[in-house]
Amino acid sequence: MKVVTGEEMHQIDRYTMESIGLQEELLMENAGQALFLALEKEKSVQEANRIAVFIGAGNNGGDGFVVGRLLNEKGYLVDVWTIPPIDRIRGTAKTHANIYQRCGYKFREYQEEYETFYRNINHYDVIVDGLLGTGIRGEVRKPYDEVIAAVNESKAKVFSIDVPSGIPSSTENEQREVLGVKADKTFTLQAPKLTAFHFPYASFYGEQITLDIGIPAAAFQKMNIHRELWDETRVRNSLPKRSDHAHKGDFGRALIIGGSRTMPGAPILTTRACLRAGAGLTTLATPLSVATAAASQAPEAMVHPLANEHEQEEWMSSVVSVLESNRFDGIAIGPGIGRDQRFSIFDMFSGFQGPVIMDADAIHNVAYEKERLKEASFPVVLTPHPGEMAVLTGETVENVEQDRFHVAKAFAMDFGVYLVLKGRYTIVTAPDGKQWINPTGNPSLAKGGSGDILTGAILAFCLQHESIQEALCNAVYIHGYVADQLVECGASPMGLVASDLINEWPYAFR
Ligand SMILES: NC(=O)C1=CN([C@@H]2O[C@H](COP(=O)(O)OP(=O)(O)OC[C@H]3O[C@@H](n4cnc5c(N)ncnc54)[C@H](O)[C@@H]3O)[C@@H](O)[C@H]2O)[C@H](O)CC1
Ligand SMILES: [K+]
Repeated sequence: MKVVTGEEMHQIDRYTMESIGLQEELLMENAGQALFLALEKEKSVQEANRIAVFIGAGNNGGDGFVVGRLLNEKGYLVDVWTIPPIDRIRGTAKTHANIYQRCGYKFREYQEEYETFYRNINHYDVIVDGLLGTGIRGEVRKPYDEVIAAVNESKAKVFSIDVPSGIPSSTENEQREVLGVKADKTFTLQAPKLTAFHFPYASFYGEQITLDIGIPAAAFQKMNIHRELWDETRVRNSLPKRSDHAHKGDFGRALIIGGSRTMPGAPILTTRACLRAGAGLTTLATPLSVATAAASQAPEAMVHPLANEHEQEEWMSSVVSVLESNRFDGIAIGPGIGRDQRFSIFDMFSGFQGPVIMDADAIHNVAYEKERLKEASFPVVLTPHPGEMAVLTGETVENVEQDRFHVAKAFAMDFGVYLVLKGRYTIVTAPDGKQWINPTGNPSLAKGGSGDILTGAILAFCLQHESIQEALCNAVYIHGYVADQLVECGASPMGLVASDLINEWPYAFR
């Protein structure tokens, strides 16, 4: 499913109308019909004594008129309020306002009955928010600001049409105070909007449901949008199946390099996750101080002791000798190495051709020689959290967070790497700039160790998938999905620890 900005959606609408010939009146009717069917399934709507539909000046309000008409037709008690005077409503929204009236239904004007509006707002069980959609520009103006504040204070269940009113639909906004409807649920029309996956905006959306309003796939193809949601269907269609006569050699030889005296657990978690995620043979190369613990905690793995991490030259040559005396199909480097030492990944791995996943402290190291990413002999996957992304780009964490999609895309394209920018909605970016958004995960993942597990899963998946992009998207998806399953089965996000994810992993996508 493509994820669009408001501007992209407007272009798609325009193409649908002008080049395909599906008219806006029809799209608005489709939108209203789909919204009505979705609303009717809601318990709060079924049980509501009184429903309100709030309507703004644009087409988002036009959708509201169609919903208002259909709710009236089915006998719901509905108050339809227009925030601007009715003569300010124009175009297609006006057409549907006329249809609404010709069907014999009444609406009230906010400015005429200001006091009644504020008296009534606490008596509504459900509010349908058709105030502002993707056409919003700049800060929310009067009187929408007051109306939005009142909606947020009311006790009603709030269902937003397309976007929570006030929330922009692109991330390229000047930093401003965010004023928007806090929806319980947002029914997005045809395609999810970008800000639904970008904080602080994402928290206004509530639960997100996408409704088909009949915009043809051809209109999306025309626009060449390279930003998609990676959903469960995509995972099911791209997860490799194991044949009955499979052999461990079919699933790759994985090497994990990490660990130090103060961080012995990180590479062990990565190793265990790599095993759970299906790598054929997994080897951990780690300083001697960690190797003994690793052998007992990940008995399925092979362990190669490295030199002490504080003796940098020896440490690097011990890594090189592990590589020279064994064959590996992919490498993950970084978990638990520590920041004290400086090493060159490109010197150590020169000539290697399998995928190399660089995580955690390896990212801090590669930041010093990032130009060399451009000439790497192997495909590179970087898995930064926003702090590590800031180290890579030399920006502040705030700048990264303000524009995650652009920052990730620019870096992946400039340096020719795969980038997994972690966060509540992790973004996978390919070297050609295409992006996939991951919907799974919850706050239990905001904990030490969860990144180490993701790295292990990514490495294992890279060895089993044809495409690195699919491997990354599936590993990220399942990592979050497993955490979601644990919470759904009663675990508290506070109480879960990273190794719980490893234990639950085999039960996901059996
Ligand atoms: N996706 C589709 O194919 C369809 C979407 N539909 C709906 O149409 C809206 C977008 O409609 P548009 O008319 O472009 O804009 P809005 O309704 O969001 O609002 C524009 C309206 O608001 C005024 N305005 C702009 N900025 C502000 C502000 N900061 N403060 C106050 N008022 C503002 C502006 O003057 C306009 O009057 C989309 O979201 C869908 O809901 C179609 O119905 C069907 C096809
Ligand atoms: K809205």
